This record gives sequence, structure tokens and C-alpha cells, in this order.
Amino acid sequence: MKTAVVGSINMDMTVTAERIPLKGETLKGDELHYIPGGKGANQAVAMAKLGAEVEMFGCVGDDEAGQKLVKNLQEAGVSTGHIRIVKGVPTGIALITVGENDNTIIVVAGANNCVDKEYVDSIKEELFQCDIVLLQHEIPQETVEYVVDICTERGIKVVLNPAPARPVKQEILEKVTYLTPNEHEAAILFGNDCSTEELLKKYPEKLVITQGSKGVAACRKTGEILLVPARKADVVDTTGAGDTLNGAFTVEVAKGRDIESALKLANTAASLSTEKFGAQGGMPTLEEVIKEMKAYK
Ligand SMILES: Nc1ncnc2c1ncn2[C@@H]1O[C@H](COP(=O)(O)OP(=O)(O)OP(=O)(O)O)[C@@H](O)[C@H]1O
Repeated sequence: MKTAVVGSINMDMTVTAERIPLKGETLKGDELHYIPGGKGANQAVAMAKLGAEVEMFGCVGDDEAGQKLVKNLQEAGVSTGHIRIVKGVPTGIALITVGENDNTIIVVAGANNCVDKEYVDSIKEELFQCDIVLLQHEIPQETVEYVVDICTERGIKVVLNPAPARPVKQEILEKVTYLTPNEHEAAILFGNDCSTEELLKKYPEKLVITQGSKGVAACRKTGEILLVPARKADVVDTTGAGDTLNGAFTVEVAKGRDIESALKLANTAASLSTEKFGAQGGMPTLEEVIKEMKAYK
């Protein structure tokens, strides 16, 4: 079983301060951390930690951040041989300010914008060797659509995590195997006219809506709503919970698990990730997830 992520690779530059600055104000920060991130890279790390063979497809700049991020992926067990290092373009950066009650985030896509059709054509042969591909919305939209088209044409399963939220064309919605928005993203994708239950019933065994501390929901082909309640977690940091859920769900689907089993494992993995600091730092191994599932059965 071989899995792939086509997506973003970012360095998160996180400053902690008493509060976020007001307009035009200069504030003294407390600490500065460089933390590997990007939804694509985070999800690939989640999959590798769960023991999957995962290839990361994406781009970084020819700078120090790019080198560090590729090394970080390798150390996590992700295959990086097809990541393109783009000359003269900065690696994707997220500038994050964390105040006591608030945060601000500015993302500079940088090399993530170079994940274009031409790049995808250059890695097509390797991509087609994968059983499943996981995508997010931090690379150009036309690339996401192109990957969905060429992979589904060949019968390769595609999981699309539409984060950050932006509309998805109906034909892309029809083609993807699974679509995994959180509640906020689902509202932007589908509007607020339908209830969550109605929406799930419209897209049985396709739409998976994550609901934070409430858990995750989907619908069976029979029309029965499937609600997987969240495990009670001692939450330290929810950053990366969605990425863990997506990575874990994709790995389980690739193994041929049914939607309910896949969601149960992914839901446990995601809740465990909230109990440690950092997105990638908190992601559990398969052993940790299985142990926890046995404990609360
Ligand atoms: N407080 C929590 N307690 C237990 N599990 C949680 C909690 N928050 C999130 N989770 C788990 O993480 C999954 C994803 O959370 P959520 O729906 O908030 O996605 P998200 O907004 O993409 O997450 P994030 O952006 O914080 O990574 C949930 O479906 C659940 O399994």
C-alpha cells in the first residue's frame, strides 16, 4: 500500500507575546519558534507516524528553511525524493503571532505556488504508483483539480481536505472519493441552507465533516448518519488535529477499511494529537492509537 500527499510545505514562524499588536503598534515578543508546518507536510507526517509508506509531492525554495523542512520530513519517515527545490523563490512561510487569547496568521505561499501542472506532469509516473492521494487547499486550485482529474481517471482514490476554505467545483466534488471539511469549511462550500445531516445525506460515503470536540460525522450509503463522538482529551494544543485526522483517515481507507472503522481510528488519533504541543510533534504512532482505542472501548 503506497500513499501520496500533493500539498504545501511551510515553515511556521511563531512569536508568542502577551497579546497580538494593535494596528500600527510595535510590541515586544516573548519567544520565537521555527516550526515545520504546511497542511500537506503535516498530513504526510501523520501518515508516516502511523506506519504508512508515504511520498510527499510539493515544492520548497532553495533556502535554509527549505532544507530544514525536507530533512524534517525525511526524519519523520516521509519519502521526499520528488520534492522540487525551486531556485529564486522562498519556501512557504506562515507568520504566526500567538497572544494570550488570540492569534494572527499571515501565510506567504512562496514555493507552494510552484506546485503547478508542469510540476505534476514531471512526477506523474510516481504519483500513479500510489493507491491513494491526499490533497488540501494550500496549493493552486487548478493543480488540485488537475490531480483529481488524472488520478481518478486511473482509479486512484483521492481524499480532498478543502482547507483553507474555498469553493470546490461540482464536478470535482463528484470525482473525489472523500471530501473532509470542518464545519466552517462545509458552510463555505455548501452554504448554510442545509443542516449538517441533510448535507451528509446528499453525499453518502463521500462527505466527512469534522466537528472539533464533538468528533466527526459522515453518512452510510443506506442513508444512516454515522456520528463518531470525540474521545475526551486533555487538550494542550489543537493545532494539527485536523491534519492528523485527514492523514489517519487516508491511511485507513488505503488499507481497505470501511468508513466507520477508518473514522474511529482517525478520530482517536486526532484527539491524541491535541494532548501534546505542536502540529507534527503531537501526532501519535499506530501503536499509541490502538492502545488508546482498546482502553476506551
Ligand atoms: N477538543 C477536542 N477533543 C477531542 N478531539 C478533538 C478536539 N478538537 C479536535 N479533535 C479531533 O480533531 C478532529 C478535527 O478537529 P476540527 O474539526 O477542529 O478540525 P480542524 O478545524 O481542521 O482542526 P485544526 O485546524 O485545529 O487542526 C475532530 O474531528 C476530532 O477528532
